[in-house]
Amino acid sequence: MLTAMSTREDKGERPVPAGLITQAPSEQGRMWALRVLWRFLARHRVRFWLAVMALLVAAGSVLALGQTLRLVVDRGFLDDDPAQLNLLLLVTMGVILLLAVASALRFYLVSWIGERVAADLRQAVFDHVTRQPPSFFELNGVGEIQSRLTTDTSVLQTILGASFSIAVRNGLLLIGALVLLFITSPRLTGLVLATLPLVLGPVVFFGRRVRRLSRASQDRVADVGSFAGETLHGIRTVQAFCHEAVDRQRFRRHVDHAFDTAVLRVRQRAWLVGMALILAFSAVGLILWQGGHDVLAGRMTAGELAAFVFYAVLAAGATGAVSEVSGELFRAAGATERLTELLNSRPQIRAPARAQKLPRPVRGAIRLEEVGFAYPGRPERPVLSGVDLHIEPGERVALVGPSGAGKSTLFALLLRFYDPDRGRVCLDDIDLRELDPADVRSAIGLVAQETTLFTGTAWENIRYGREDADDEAIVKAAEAAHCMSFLSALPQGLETPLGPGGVQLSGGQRQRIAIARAILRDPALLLLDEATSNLDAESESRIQVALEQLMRDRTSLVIAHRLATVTAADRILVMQDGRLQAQGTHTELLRSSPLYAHLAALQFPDSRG
Ligand SMILES: Nc1ncnc2c1ncn2[C@@H]1O[C@H](COP(=O)(O)OP(=O)(O)OP(=O)(O)O)[C@@H](O)[C@H]1O
Repeated sequence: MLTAMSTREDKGERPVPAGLITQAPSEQGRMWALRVLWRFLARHRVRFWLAVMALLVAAGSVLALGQTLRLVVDRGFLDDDPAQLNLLLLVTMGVILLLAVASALRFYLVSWIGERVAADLRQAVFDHVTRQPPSFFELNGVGEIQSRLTTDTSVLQTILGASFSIAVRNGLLLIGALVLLFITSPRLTGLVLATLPLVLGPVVFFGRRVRRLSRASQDRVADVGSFAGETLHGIRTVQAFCHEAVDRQRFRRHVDHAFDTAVLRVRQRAWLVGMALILAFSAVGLILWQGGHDVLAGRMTAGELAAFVFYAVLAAGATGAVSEVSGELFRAAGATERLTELLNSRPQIRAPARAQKLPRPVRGAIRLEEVGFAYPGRPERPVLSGVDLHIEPGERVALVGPSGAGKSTLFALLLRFYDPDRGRVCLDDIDLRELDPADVRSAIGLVAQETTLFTGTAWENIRYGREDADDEAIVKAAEAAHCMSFLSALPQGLETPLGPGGVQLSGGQRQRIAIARAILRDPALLLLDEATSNLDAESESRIQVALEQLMRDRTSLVIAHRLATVTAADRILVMQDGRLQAQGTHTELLRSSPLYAHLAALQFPDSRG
């Protein structure tokens, strides 16, 4: 569940940024969790009810065994009737056969539902989180989200596929056994019922504790996963700084913390199981003692006592089993709660109810009016303030400024990864907030400084720019981005797998793939963050040619690190501390803006004059 800002503010605590999923269980969260779980179960209604039927038949046949036992004792043994005995034993065998078939069917159906619901949940959570804006991942941590997606769904998978069925089966047996106990001997049953609160009390008490600790335990396991993920992801940095020992130590602390929390949970569960068993079997002992006296006094038959003991043991066993798995069920509740928190988080950036459509073809006119923005993670620190900007369709604009000036942030706002806190960002005179983010992004081509490639072939990675592109268009884009020189040298050309994250390519090659993607996309607006370090002189000049081609006939906004880009731009914007300091051409700015002259001298040493 998302925590509303106001509730925390009322208590005078630091406000929780919108988009942050909670780390603590709540009553409301539990209700949501159950509702969501039911929604997923209801999708497989037919199998669910079949499983319930199989469960009923299986439980019914176990209960029927008690009756056949009574008849075997009273009619077969005590009446001394071999024919009856044969018949009754045959009936018993029939009941056992029914029990076996129904149990097998129940096992299959329940396990199927467990696996399916876990798979559906995984898919739903993944679908949902991919709709979240970047701020969601910054606030919650990718590791945490990943852990919920994998670990918590696995917990649910095992529990729904096993423990849940154990609980329901034994619950049914318990009810059935109690009813039959009552029919067999109301007096003795009164005694059983009197002892029941004694058994259920501790179960509820320890169950609550187990649930709370289960949730804490899962959170700690998520921390372990998150830390490991981050360390392994940055393994080169870790090893280059000889940081392994420190990280191992930190990992151990996370693991130990998770272990300690798990032990607390296990301890409570041990109490839960022990108490339930002692209490349940003491009750059976009490009944045997009382029942034995009843048979001796002629108040009940031996068959009835046999059946009664059978049901009493069944009831005690069922109570034990329910209490044993109830801890597991509470774990499932914890896991579902963590998953529903993800599923219920509303994306901060989404299409309005009645989104406008960008008129096609998109012209690529950009307008920023008095834009102010701070990142959700650091709301107190403005990153852009009072930015006013008009860019004409087809204009080529270079963006320069010291590190941290807000250049990439401007790109993030244009891509509508975030909404501005003040002012408006418009594309073709429509406020981005009135558009579907997907509509906006489909008109934009992004070439980021750090290229992200995905596991797959060069072919697949270029197609990423436009999934419906045909083969010819892909080859053309690869040629235009000067990728063919290195791609054709690979063993299988474009079909060569590039390794996870495209590790088998150099930084410059990766960037050319990114340019090919953007060429293939053929966007109305190009956002280009020039790489500074990835290129040697030759690839730089090749890329320059590729970029020239890419920027033709479209609005382009380039975070410039190269003199060639700056001089070729129609206009240069100089940014500092989140403000637009100056704008003009290279020569104009060298004269008018001391900041630009300073930057130019540092970044483009050959630019003087
Ligand atoms: N996700 C974030 N959360 C909080 N603050 C951020 C985030 N991303 C960037 N910032 C802050 O916003 C400011 C502007 O960052 P931005 O990346 O836009 O700068 P930049 O001009 O592109 O710098 P560079 O040239 O070094 O890439 C920086 O001070 C940075 O610390």
